[in-house]
Amino acid sequence: SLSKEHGNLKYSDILPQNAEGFPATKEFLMKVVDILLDYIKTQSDRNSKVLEFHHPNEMLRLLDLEIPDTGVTLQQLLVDCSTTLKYQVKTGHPHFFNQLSCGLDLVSMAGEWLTATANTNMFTYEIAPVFILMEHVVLQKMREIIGWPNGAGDSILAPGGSISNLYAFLAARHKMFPQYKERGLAAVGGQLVMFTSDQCHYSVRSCASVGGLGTDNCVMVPSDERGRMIPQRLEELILERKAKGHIPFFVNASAGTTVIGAFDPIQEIADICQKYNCWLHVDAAWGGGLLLSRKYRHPRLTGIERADSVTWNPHKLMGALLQCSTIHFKEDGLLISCNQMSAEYLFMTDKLYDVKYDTGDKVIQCGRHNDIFKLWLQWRAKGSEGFEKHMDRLMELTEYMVRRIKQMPDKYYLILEPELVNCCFWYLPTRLRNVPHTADRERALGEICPILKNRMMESGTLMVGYQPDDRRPNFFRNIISSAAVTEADVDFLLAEMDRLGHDL
Ligand SMILES: O=C(O)c1cc(=O)cc(C(=O)O)o1
Repeated sequence: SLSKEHGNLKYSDILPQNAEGFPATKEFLMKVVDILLDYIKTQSDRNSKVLEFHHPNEMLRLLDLEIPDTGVTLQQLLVDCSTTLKYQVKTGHPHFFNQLSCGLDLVSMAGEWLTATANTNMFTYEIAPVFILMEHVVLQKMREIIGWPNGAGDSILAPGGSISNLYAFLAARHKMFPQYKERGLAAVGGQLVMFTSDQCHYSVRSCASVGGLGTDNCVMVPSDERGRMIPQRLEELILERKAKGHIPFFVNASAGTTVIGAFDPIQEIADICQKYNCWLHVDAAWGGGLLLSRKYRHPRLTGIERADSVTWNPHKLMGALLQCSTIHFKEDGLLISCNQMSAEYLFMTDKLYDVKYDTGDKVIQCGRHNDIFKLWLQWRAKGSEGFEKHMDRLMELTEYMVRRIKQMPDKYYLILEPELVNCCFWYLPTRLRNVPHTADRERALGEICPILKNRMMESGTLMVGYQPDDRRPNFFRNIISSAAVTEADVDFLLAEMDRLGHDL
């Protein structure tokens, strides 16, 4: 806690209100850092809990979230910080496998601390010169890695993969119908239709509703038993829509689907897009990290350089802190011509520097958070080699988990061989072992998922996600995307699920 002389101070006693307040400011901030360091230390301790679960009403009672008329003391603020983290789910804990984004990269976090302190907007070079240039360098590097010569093209960071996918949709429509910007639907003169696999991220479908096509005109292309889009079905469906006078203009290929981690066959899909003059977008929000691995990039991402646009989220496999999503375009100039509104109070063209570095007019957002420094600093720390090692390690740990599951066929049923770090399986409680794997058993196994998940959260020792998909009842989907995870943690996961669930 704060020293006696500072404990009862209030926010008005520290900078910036009190110009003499640096000593108190420093002590307060250092105490906050101590709280953060304690949290980091605890969550890296495997004997600590991943979470202390409480239902919302109970949680409200445990917390004091009341908004006061009179501000509280600095000491109370420190208590508030500690209480907040006490009940937060430790997403950096080695036994947190629940989302695509797991883990806490500490260099990226340091970057986020600096980002917060710099507290700037990313719409102009004028107020974010260093960060804008970092975006320039990092995004060009990512376009080179995608496979566009010398990193040609253009990119921007967006607030998540869903918005990145939407920017691709908007640019694709603008490319085909530049008049749409001014004249709207009248400029199209027909029903636009887009195509994606039935395994795609739901944000692709939402492009159809947000973008005015209507989800009826977002055709869900069937996928095979591995969850990959079937190219022949794509072509059939394009022809079917053309026969109705519709205008196919956009195809999304998923590179790493959310649930099972499947990769659509980009090459064949690109051939079809070429044949029917459709924009090819690759949603590699999840699988894009494998572009950094010589061992795993091919065949999963072969042909990605043929895409017109690529979504790639460093906050997923690369472990940059949330959020960090990038959208890349092969053709430079499209983004700005699509979204530019030339607001003269921000994007003055008579500035004394090259205004091409002003990014605000490229997007529909205006204000844009600085999501680049935490990635740039992390990349400086790891080097591309370090990222490659990270990708290979995550894939190897997943392969290890598959091997261990296959060694326990009485306890675990592997649903399919992973192509990414999504390991999908059913846990078999004692009563459901050694019985034929029928639809009835699948239903029974699906029913225990929420109960077993609840036991995990009540015990606080583990978090593994579950969900149904379009062809199965609930099943567990384990994600290894945290640099903290080791083989021992995989062994713990498999033993703990059995400890918690054997009698279900
Ligand atoms: O960025 C993430 O962690 C993320 C994004 C999703 O859309 C879905 C999921 C998920 O299903 O875990 O995670």
